Amino acid sequence: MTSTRTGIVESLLADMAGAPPADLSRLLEPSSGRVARTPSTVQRFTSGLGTSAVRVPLSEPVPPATRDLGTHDIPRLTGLGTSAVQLVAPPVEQPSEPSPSTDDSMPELFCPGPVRDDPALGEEVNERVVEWAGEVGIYPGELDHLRNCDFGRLIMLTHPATDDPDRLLAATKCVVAEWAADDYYIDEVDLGADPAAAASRMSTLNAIIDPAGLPAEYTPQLDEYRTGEPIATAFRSAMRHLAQYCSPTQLGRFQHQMTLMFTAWNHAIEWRAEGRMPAVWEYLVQRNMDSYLPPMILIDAVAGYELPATQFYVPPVRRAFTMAGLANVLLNDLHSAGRESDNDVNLPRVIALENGCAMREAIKRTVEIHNELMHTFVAEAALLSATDPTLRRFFTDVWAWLGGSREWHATTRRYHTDPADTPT
Ligand SMILES: CC(C)=CCC/C(C)=C(\C)COP(=O)(O)OP(=O)(O)O
Repeated sequence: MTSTRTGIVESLLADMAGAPPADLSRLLEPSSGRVARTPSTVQRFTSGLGTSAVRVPLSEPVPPATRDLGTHDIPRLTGLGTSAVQLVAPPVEQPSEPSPSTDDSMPELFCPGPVRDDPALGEEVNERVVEWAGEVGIYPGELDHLRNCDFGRLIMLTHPATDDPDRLLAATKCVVAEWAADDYYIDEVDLGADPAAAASRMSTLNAIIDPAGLPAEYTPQLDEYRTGEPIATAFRSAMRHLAQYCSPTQLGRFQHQMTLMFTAWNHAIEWRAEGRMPAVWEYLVQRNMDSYLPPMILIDAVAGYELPATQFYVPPVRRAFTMAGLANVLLNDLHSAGRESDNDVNLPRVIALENGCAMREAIKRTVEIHNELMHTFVAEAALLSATDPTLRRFFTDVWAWLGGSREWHATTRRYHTDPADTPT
């Protein structure tokens, strides 16, 4: 790691000058129930710096030259005019943009800032989650470090739809349990992470997150594991709290997403075991499942409503949501590129190896990839939002989550060890 690299990454996240608005609903048409025929609000929004990649999808016939994602129909969406809706990817070619290879400037991050920043609320949730961590026994001897990570602030920033500290706490407990699994099973050898034990640890933990019903003779052993392994105890406790605010379907989604994340963690462990770096596309496939979706999947539950499964699982909705989760975890990768060693696997590092380029160039390409995903998310979310008010609310809340996460990444002491390094 070099201080130059850290400086590039920190200013990328902190520089909000060209950031798009934090409130997605400001960018969308008034809820007419129809997809805009003219590229009005989204186009205004997309006229800022670095936004020329966005093409506003129309409900009119798709020109043959336009790259087509398969023109997904949106079955089961019941909003007005949905039968005409097709999703069209932004064209790949950007004739008006300088080619990436000839322009040395660093693009700005296409990501909003937070909708709400209430430090007192964040601190209250953070203090309560640190107390809870002590009770369930995670981060033993590391509670000050946990406090400094400020996960309560992350959840306060990412869920502006509620200021109920208990709802925020339920989501914070989940994210802290996830990070504990990541730190203690995967990343931190000093804390006991062991590649040889990781797969069995994750699948056993999964039996707590999505409770396994074992034959009677073996149930006590599973119970013993649940009460004796602090991370398992933490998940059990967190999910009981979460269940107060979730429908069974919302809880089921969370369980599914956790299993996907564990699958992806096994994928990454294989790279370490084999000492190989993946190709860029393989890395992105893995990160697609190891994305920010486990915390993001609670967005509607924390806010107090439910995007019904008949909408949540419609492929274009899942696609847009998943793309947002992938884009946002690349912010985490940018931090990793700034602070982790050159042996760690993150997108800039994978790009640098595959393209044979310097780290600065690889960071730039990572920003471009992040921005492309975000532009596509906005274009597709705009279209989908026009079909249904609940989808519109959901995507507005997703956009707010992305902005809150950016702010947390730019300021948390998890990634800025000395407060003096934290950008103000
Ligand atoms: C742990 C968690 C909240 C999962 C969702 C997103 C995710 C997989 C991470 C943020 C973990 O990525 P990484 O291991 O690179 O995170 P750290 O840099 O160690 O915080």
